[in-house]
Amino acid sequence: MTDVVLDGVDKVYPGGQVAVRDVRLRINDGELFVLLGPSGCGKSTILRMIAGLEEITGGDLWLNGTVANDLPPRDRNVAMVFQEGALYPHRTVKGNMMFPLEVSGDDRAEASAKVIELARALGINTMIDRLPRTLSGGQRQRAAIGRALIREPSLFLMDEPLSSLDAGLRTELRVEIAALVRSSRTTTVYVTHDQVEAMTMADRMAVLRDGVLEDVGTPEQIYEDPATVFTAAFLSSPPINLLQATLWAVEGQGLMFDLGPQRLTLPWGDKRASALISHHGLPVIVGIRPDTVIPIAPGSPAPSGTVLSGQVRALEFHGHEWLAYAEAGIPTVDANEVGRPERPQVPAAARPGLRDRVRAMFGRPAEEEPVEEHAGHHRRSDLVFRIAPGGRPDRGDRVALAVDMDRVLFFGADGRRITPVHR
Ligand SMILES: Nc1ncnc2c1ncn2[C@@H]1O[C@H](COP(=O)(O)OP(=O)(O)OP(=O)(O)O)[C@@H](O)[C@H]1O
Repeated sequence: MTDVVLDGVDKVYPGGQVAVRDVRLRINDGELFVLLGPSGCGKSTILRMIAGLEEITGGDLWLNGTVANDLPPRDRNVAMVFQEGALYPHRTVKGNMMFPLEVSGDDRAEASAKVIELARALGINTMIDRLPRTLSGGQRQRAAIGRALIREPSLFLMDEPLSSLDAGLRTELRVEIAALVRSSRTTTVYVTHDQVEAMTMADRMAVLRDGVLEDVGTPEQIYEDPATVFTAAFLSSPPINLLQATLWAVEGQGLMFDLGPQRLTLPWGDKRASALISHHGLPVIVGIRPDTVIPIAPGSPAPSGTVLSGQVRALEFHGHEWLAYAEAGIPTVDANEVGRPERPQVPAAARPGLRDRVRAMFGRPAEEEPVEEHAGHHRRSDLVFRIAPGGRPDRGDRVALAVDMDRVLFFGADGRRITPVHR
């Protein structure tokens, strides 16, 4: 059992590639902690630094209250499982799982009993005499997990262990892995780019982008109360609507979000008003998840300032629900671009500078300028919403959409939440 603290950890690779910047994290004893982020955000680098496989170029790593930057990997009592859990091909499943115990000179009979017990927990007890090549991908991964866990490490590190498996197996195995590591009370750091895996498995999780921590919290905290636009968008499926607005405090009315051709209003009595007022006259981003907008029957009453309208452009069937895309004439924001330092590898001529992009992003489009071509990078301008059962509109229909203002998220132009984030 162990706790892990990253105190301002940086990683700059020898070629100058900055992979991790000033990461501050505490992973508690016995916790199943997930590092989530898109490809290249530095997840594996962090995991490898914790394992001692990668040098830490700045800051400190603490393991169980001791600085461990220079502790050799063998002295960290860490076990690691990779995407393709490498097994010894000429050893059976049992032979593979026995190996770490043989190396440490454990009693053979006791080791064998332990292997059989763990194999049972992993659902591979009927195949322990088989060679890895005769197993399916999922079975091989179970065996690799068994081999890693058999010597009861203090810290269990998993780098996308399910990513090579098909969707059904991934679902099955993630439930089992979560149950297994929880019952063993082994502190586990689990890397994935899959938001569903992260949300369903984690006790707590961190979202990373470009080597920087965007958010840390329980899955529920991060979903309901995201710290940044990037986090809100990364965890939203179907995608969150991110609308560009200018915020105006209007006497007698409240806080008015000017969305170009449309408006939303929050009354002064709303508990978020005192934080939002600091952005009077400034560009803001209004985040509306598809399940917080509900189509309303034409002519039905709705409180003013809480309704958007649009014309349905496309309908999508997702099995358990229908989604609709409506053209609403509202400029939208690409979460990947907001709050991101300029990426040097992209030729300057190919994209506008950060200031130009921010200005373009929040400048009101000229009347004749089509919104989707605005600012030089892709910008969808459709409002995405869920369709309530029974009331499906047709393509081309005009729809009025009631917005549940209590669940709308407000971000500044830098992508950070304006209202306080609770952790
Ligand atoms: N050995 C290396 N030398 C130089 N740069 C590296 C090295 N390993 C990784 N990087 C770079 O560091 C950054 C972070 O890589 P890392 O593998 O940690 O990301 P990741 O989030 O785990 O991505 P993925 O999900 O694709 O594995 C990337 O830009 C990557 O190209």
